[in-house]
Amino acid sequence: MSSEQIRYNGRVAIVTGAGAGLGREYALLLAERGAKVVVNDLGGTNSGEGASTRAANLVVDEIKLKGGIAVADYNSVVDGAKIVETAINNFGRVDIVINNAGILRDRSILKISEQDWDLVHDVHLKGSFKVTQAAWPHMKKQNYGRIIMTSSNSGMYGNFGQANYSAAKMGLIGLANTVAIEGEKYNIHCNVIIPTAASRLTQGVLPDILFDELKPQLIAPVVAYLCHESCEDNGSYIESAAGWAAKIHSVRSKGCVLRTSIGQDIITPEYVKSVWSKVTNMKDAQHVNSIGEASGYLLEVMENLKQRKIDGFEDNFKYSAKDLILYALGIGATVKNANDLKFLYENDPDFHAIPSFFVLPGLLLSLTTNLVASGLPEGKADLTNILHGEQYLEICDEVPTSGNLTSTGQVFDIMDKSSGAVVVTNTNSFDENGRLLIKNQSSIFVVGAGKFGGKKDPIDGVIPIVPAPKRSPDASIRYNTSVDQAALYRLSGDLNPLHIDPNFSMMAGFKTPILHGLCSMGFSVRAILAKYANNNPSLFKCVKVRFAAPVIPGQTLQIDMWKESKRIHFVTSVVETGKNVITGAYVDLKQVVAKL
Ligand SMILES: CCCCCCC[C@@H](O)CC(=O)SCCNC(=O)CCNC(=O)[C@H](O)C(C)(C)COP(=O)(O)OP(=O)(O)OC[C@H]1O[C@@H](n2cnc3c(N)ncnc32)[C@H](O)[C@@H]1OP(=O)(O)O
Repeated sequence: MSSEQIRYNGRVAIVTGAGAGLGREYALLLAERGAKVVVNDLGGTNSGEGASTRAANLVVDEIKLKGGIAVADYNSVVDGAKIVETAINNFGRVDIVINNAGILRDRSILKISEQDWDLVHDVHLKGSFKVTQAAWPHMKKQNYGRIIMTSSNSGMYGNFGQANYSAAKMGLIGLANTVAIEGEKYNIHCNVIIPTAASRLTQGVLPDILFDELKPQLIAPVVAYLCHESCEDNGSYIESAAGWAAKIHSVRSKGCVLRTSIGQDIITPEYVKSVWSKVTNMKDAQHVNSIGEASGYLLEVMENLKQRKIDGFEDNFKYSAKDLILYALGIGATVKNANDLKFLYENDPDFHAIPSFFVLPGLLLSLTTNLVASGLPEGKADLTNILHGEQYLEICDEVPTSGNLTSTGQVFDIMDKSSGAVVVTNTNSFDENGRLLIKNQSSIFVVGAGKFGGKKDPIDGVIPIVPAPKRSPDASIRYNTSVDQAALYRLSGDLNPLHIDPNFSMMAGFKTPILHGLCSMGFSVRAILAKYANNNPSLFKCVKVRFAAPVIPGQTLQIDMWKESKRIHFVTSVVETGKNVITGAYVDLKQVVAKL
């Protein structure tokens, strides 16, 4: 406990409405501790009628009787300059202003007359402004001032029958906010007290048991401290009652970005409705300290929109030779083909990953985090309604045969396709030196999540599918998949039960488990490398596919290919049904090595 007594020697304080209740307690306490006090009170009724010198005089007498120094002032706070004049004429300065005067004219909204409104605003809001403004030049000149505005829980939370009073009391918080900012450089502090006290304003409003404990003298020390030179608060709202005090501040929810790029300038009310629970979710709400901070965050939102970053996710992806081999087996590489040994045997002098292996860091990031769901209006997605729609993979730099990659992912676009929502995610994977090695873009089709009022078309940067040329294919390769294909492929990391669990696949609307889309894509990439790159994975640049229909493990895949310079277009179909399962697809090679 500090041993130094808090004193106000040499300080001059104005307390408005000091004839009774809280104002009287403030005046008595400050005077007792050495301040010279202007005891202002118009002496009217609690609804603002009449005037009398009695109330102020009684308090001044009480102060003088205890050896303090005080002078009475009977002006209305609306004549703030006159009150300040009283201080200057009698004591030569003004250091403290406690704007405390108030009246009530309670009526429900329909019955409030304009006079009820104006009078309440005049006394509370305009009065506080007038006294503060008149004191300002003196405080500024002496480079010191302490101002208190009196607000109320009726303003903070509303109170039936007090619309005029609530509005004025909230107005005082706004007034204090700006006075605090303008006064900062002159050492003029302005804080808000939100008292609940037994006074003539609250008698009859509060229950008796509470009323009896709400002694104004229990709040006075809190206000006195706020008025002391040692108090560093400026712009604080302090609530106090019944021997308790607390700071209040407003918070803002994390909010929700309503568009996916800076170029999108149409937002529908339907979309707003669909994301309303995100807009109003207060879980990660934060206090905003200033208008600068408030708009600073908006700038951050703009910057993220420019870079098309909505929410960021991060994950590590550690892999070894064993993972490359398991993946290669999962997409049909076989020792029966001598050319495949370099994908299956770690001691092969040319041991390599099949490049499509590197879809895994992006995919696993999506599977292990909330990435896809975070893009959806409802913020929810579960594996029973998720299908892999499209995939783009680009190898940006040489990728080693083992490593520990860091992947960062963001939702890049969201489309409303009516039958479903398409969430497009971008994932970049970096090595331990921060070198960007891999880019993935996945479009996830969330069946049944459409019709949320979102846009239909993709933004720039969503990599489009490209239809195959109209002519007959330049080459075709067939691969059998095994009935255990999904059971084997899933060991590479995508453990989605859709691919193995008959009950689960039924729930998702499939008669039997379906093959991973990326497994069919892996088969297709193998075919193109075999046909156009002499099985040399280093020639691979990128692949883009659309998964147009599901494949059942055990079906035969036919990959039809068209060579257009270094781009190999392809369509993959199921031989048994004749159905196209991968469409609009291509692989870009650094160089084509093929004899046609
Ligand atoms: C949370 C973690 C993330 C998980 C990642 C993935 C994990 C994996 O385990 C999951 C998988 O591997 S699932 C297996 C692979 N995928 C598939 O089998 C899906 C096959 N595709 C389909 O069934 C339909 O195309 C279907 C159902 C997708 C769409 O068919 P329809 O509803 O009939 O749509 P349609 O009427 O043809 O077209 C409507 C609009 O949607 C666009 N579109 C169609 N297919 C798309 C697709 N595959 N991807 C993206 N967009 C697609 C159409 O262009 C059309 O758009 P518009 O109206 O603007 O023209």
